[in-house]
Amino acid sequence: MTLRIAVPNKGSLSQAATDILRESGYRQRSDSKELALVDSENDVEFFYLRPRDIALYVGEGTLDVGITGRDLLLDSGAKADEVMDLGFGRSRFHFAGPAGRYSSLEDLRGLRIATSYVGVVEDYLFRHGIDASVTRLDGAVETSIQLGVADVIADVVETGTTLRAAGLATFGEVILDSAAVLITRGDVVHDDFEIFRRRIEGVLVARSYVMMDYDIEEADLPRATELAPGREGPTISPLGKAGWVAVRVMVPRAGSQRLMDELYSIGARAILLTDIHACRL
Ligand SMILES: Nc1ncnc2c1ncn2[C@@H]1O[C@H](COP(=O)(O)OP(=O)(O)OP(=O)(O)O)[C@@H](O)[C@H]1O
Ligand SMILES: O=P(O)(O)OC[C@H]1O[C@H](OP(=O)(O)OP(=O)(O)O)[C@H](O)[C@@H]1O
Ligand SMILES: [Mg+2]
Repeated sequence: MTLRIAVPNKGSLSQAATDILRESGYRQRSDSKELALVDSENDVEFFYLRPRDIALYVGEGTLDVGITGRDLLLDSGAKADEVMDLGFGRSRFHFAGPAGRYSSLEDLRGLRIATSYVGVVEDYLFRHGIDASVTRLDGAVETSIQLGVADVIADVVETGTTLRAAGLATFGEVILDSAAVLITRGDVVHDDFEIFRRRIEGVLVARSYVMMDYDIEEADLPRATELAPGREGPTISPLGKAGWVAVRVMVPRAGSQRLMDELYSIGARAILLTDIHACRL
């Protein structure tokens, strides 16, 4: 059986999801009107669906794997499980109200809350023993306060620009930290899922690591290895200069410039950084 994968067809997650699949070596649609695509070389079929519906398809077992938002997965209540954080589509889910009016969770008692994520909000209120009424809106929830439909909202906040423009501010703790995630149905996993998972993981690691090469005097190698230990250990090769070695090591992309400074200061020279496009660890 072909591995069947659900991909967001529109919205914030769509482009980044298609990008990571393409980088992982899968065929992707070239026209946003295409609703499904068979990649016969990899024995995979992609279905382009609303991100909100994806957890349902996977939870029902109709599709084997999905890319959706953690918040949408939780909101759906579907029987699907998060198996990998994909590192994009990061957002926080918050209560918000007119700036300065509300300050704590306790203030929510008896209020009218508008949201597109009724499942997440009702679950949160229940767990905190708060009685409030929740109204479902499809989008542009920020405007519901001004229009008198709600007292507060609960919504996705990324940069905070939309809230500020509506004169609103968050209050209380973050309800949840969301990101795009890979989901499957925990109890029934397709035989080919592991191959797919490793490909995606390879791209994520390649994005967050870089390859560093440098030359160093053998005597200084222990200090350098302490600074950059690598995943398994650095590759050390002889160099055409007596007492020196060439070193190759994978390092986290974040902080790699500072690491170059540190290696230079202990005597490393010809330090090079290169991108990794994909890997299997
Ligand atoms: N700035 C953002 N606005 C909305 N959702 C975001 C944002 N950044 C990340 N996300 C995530 O995207 C998912 C929502 O995607 P969805 O396509 O349903 O809505 P959307 O991006 O708001 O698109 P649209 O409103 O155009 O349909 C959620 O998982 C959400 O956390
Ligand atoms: O913190 P920000 O960077 O401003 O992003 C968050 C806003 O973006 C989304 O709205 P979207 O543009 O998807 O419109 P919608 O409300 O109609 O879904 C979300 O619902 C917030 O309103
Ligand atoms: Mg939206």
